[in-house]
This record gives sequence, C-alpha cells and structure tokens, in this order.
Amino acid sequence: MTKIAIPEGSLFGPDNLPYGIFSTADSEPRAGVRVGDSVLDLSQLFDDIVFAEPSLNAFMAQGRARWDEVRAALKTMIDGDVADDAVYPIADVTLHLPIEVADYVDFYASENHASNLGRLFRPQNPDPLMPNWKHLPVGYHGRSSTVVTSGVDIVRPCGQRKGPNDEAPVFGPSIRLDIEAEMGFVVGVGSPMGSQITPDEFADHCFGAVILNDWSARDIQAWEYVPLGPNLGKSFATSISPWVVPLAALEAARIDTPVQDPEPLPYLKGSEKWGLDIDLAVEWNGHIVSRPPYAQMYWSPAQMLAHTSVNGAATRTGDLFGSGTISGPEKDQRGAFIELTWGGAEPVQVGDETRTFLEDGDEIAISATAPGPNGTRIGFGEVRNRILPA
Ligand SMILES: O=C(O)/C=C/C(=O)CC(=O)CC(=O)O
Ligand SMILES: [Ca+2]
Ligand SMILES: [Mg+2]
Repeated sequence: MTKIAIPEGSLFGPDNLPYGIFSTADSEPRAGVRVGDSVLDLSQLFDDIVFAEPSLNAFMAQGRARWDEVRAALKTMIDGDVADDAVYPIADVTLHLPIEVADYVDFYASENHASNLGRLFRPQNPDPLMPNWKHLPVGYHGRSSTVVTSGVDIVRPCGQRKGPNDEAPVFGPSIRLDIEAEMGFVVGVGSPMGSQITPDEFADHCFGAVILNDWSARDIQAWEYVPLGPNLGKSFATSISPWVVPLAALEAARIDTPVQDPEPLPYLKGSEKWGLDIDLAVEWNGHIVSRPPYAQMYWSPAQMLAHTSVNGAATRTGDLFGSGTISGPEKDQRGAFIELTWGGAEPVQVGDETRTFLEDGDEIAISATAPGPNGTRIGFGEVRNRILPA
C-alpha cells in the first residue's frame, strides 16, 4: 500500500482529480485519474466494468450522482493508502483520447475574437459583430472523427484556396495554417430528441472540460465557407487535452459572464453562474505568445448547451462542444494567429524567428489553469501537437 505523494503546489491535488484513459507498455487502455504526478488505475480501485473501457463514455453515461460518488470515494482513498498495483508514475503511462466523441460543435463565444475577425474580414461593416451575434451563440458542426489528443502530429491539410490575386482557385497545401485556443465541454448524459436542456440543467449533463485546439486552415476556410460555414478548413484535425477536468472541480472558478446586452431570450437565461475563470497559455515552439482569458467569454457553456438542444435536437454521451477561440482585449491575449498577426500583416517574434502562420515542424502547446478552493489552483494539463508537412 502507498500513500500518494502530492508535490507542494501541484495543479493535480485532491480538488482536481481529472479523468483520462491511459495504458502502460504491457497493458490495454483503461480509465485513470491523475493525482500529483501519479495516475491511479480506476479499473483496480473500483469494482465497475466501466473503468476497464478504452473511453470514459460508459462512466460518463452513469450520470451526475455516480460522478459525485466516485469523486467522493477517490478523495477518501487518496487520504489513506492506495494499493501499489493501482498506482503508476505519470512518466510511465501513455495517455489516449479520453472520450469517444459523438457530435462535435464549435461555437464563437468570444466578443473580442468575433469583433477582431469582423474587423479583419468585413472592414466595410460599421459594426464588426454580425447582427445575430449578441442574440445567440453562433456555431458550426465539426467533424468528430478527426478529434485527436495531445502528442498526435497534425498533417498540414491540402485544399482549394483562392487568394485576392488568383484568377482561379488553386489546389495545394494550406499556406495559412492556424490554431484556435479554446476550451471544450464534454456531455456525459444526453437528452432525447424533442427535449430541451435549460441553462440551469447544465451540471446534470456536462461531465467536464478539456483544452481544445481547433486547427484552422484560413486560406481553405476563406474560399469555402460562404454561405454555409467552415468545412474542410477545420475538419482535418481538432485536438483536445487528455485529462477531462470534472465540472465539480471548477466550483471555485465559476463567475458571472460579462454583462449580456441585449438581454438574451428566456431559453438562454439561467439563475446559475457558468462563466469560468480559466487562464490559458499558448506556447509556440517553446515560447509563450498569448495568454487567453476564458473569464471574458460572452456566452457561457451552459448557454451553448441550451442553444444546441432548444430546437429539440438530441444530445448524447460523448458530445463535445468548443467554446470558440478565446481572446481577451489585449494583443497578447489573442487565441488565434490570424488575430495575433492581424491577418499575417504583423508577424510575431517566436524566439529568434518571426512567424505569421504555422510552418512545418512547429509545435504548439496550449495549457490552462483555474482557481481551486482556498487559494489553490488546478490544472488542465496541456494539448501539444506538431505540424508535419502535407
Ligand atoms: O467571422 C468569420 O468570418 C470567421 C470566424 C471564424 O473562423 C471563427 C471560428 O472558427 C469560431 C471560433 O473558434 O471562434
Ligand atoms: Ca473554432
Ligand atoms: Mg477543427
């Protein structure tokens, strides 16, 4: 039996307890929880077959009462001694995609980001925001089969583009490959077709949160996305961090969203605070180039889920929805390079080099932390991926 050591100031203390899927050199992927620098094997600690599965979906489908029960049991366990064969050093495990992604929707919930993109793409408009933007969380349906996790290389996509000086579209590797630093929210318990989830029911449905990178080929996107929205420019890859931080771990991070004016329609109004005080950092080849603040997001994840289901669309276990690019008001808080470099016109310094969009071999890591109880902080870990040539 071992008492799990939790290093002083660890972002993975007993108030975090994020879930993931791990394997070791000689064992199959199964569910684990991160404590300090250790991974605890849930399939050893609980007599429940859901934890032997290679995704968290079966556990997530058990619902909020069970999530709370397992979390409470884990807190008790790590207060005492844990069986040695259930504990692995983090360095000895491989982390996998934690969930089997059902449907994937990505929103556009940052007013700073949406305004900046409006100024860049629609400079002729007096208002950078589209007329619908403050009335509903705008989103598009993405491709769940290309959601991957940290460590998976991203191959530069090919596609059509038509630059301002091209007479006809050309085909080839994207030359404006970009990131979007976002948070992703995972549905544990879905809702049947014909029903609606209200904002106050959010915690009964949402299991937890991950960091999300919505890789975006701006040149492909610009040519293809009128009038139906992004398609191949974003469907080649989306990456999420391997640890799913339970919603219950985010209690101390809950804040009001910025004032919403005009007042949203009743179905988007709840009585609970679902803004989240999460700080992100974007690292480009080892250099932090941006620190996007989630606290500034206009639409809350509870409003996004309510909007997703208000037309009676079903939701299900494993649904993933992205917040949209997170950008603060300052330049070094912008969560996409198209914004950070103002469409490529203002290159940024990345160590000894200057960059506009991504080059082959570049590596991006997005990390995030949030307040925990009593002045502590909890971590989401990171999502880190490298660009391979087309
Ligand atoms: O405003 C536009 O024309 C385009 C917007 C985007 O590409 C943003 C997007 O993908 C959504 C987001 O992540 O915020
Ligand atoms: Ca996005
Ligand atoms: Mg994507």
